[in-house]
Amino acid sequence: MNILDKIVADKYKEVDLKKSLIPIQQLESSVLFGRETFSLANSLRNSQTGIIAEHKRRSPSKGTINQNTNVGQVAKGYQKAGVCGMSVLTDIKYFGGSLEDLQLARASVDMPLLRKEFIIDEYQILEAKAHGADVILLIAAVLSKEEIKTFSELAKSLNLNVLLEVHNKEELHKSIMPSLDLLGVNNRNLKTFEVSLETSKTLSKLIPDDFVKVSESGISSIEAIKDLKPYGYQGFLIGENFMKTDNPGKSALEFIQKLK
Ligand SMILES: O=P(O)(O)OC[C@@H](O)[C@@H](O)c1c[nH]c2ccccc12
Repeated sequence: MNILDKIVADKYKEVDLKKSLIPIQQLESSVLFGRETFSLANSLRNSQTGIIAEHKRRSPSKGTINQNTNVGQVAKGYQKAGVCGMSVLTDIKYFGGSLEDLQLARASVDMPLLRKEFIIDEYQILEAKAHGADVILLIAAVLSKEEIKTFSELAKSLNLNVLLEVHNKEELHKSIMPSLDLLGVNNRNLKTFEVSLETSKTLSKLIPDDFVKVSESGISSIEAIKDLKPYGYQGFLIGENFMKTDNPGKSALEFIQKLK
């Protein structure tokens, strides 16, 4: 079994347990559930830099990245740096994140927040809204076309943006549908962890212009962004490059200043 299959198998169990502990009505009655959301797609369309900065403590491919983070402070630092939005990992087992991280980020900043999660059930979309998310991630590699449709339509009905992530042509072809806002190309193969920015370049011409294009993973230099922009990318998702430093917000600020 590859790592992605393992993560997803664990996720099904986790969601089953959560459903039995916290009923949907409870999520829907949370204070945050009724809040007005921010649009990441709009924020990226209006930006010169397009940086989405991530909070990530560890990952299956890199091990520990940063154990001493205060997610509220990181969020404030990212906002001050001028990022377009923040991605918050909420998977506990493989990435050391939580829904509490998302909620703490929400309490600290007014900018679009993405729930970075392996979503395999509608329940997780309600959870995302109830904990302050503005955007959900859907990973084409682990979902059927029907699931992508149902999940994205539910998200839209809750005023959440949808970022659909692909890694190859087949995933892209099965996913293109009007209920998506942003199309992300993951430069990292989640099954083998291989990273190549070429993935973004090759797939860019197959993505229709009505979606905001986001290049994800393995971006660690200004040159990489300058290289990807001509391919139509308006968003750049950066995690490790900021998180591996003592002050992710400061790293993001310096990065964005150089980019301008
Ligand atoms: O740390 P990086 O290489 O800058 O990557 C960030 C982000 O793209 C990556 O964390 C990611 C992209 N898609 C995912 C899906 C699940 C978990 C994590 C991810």
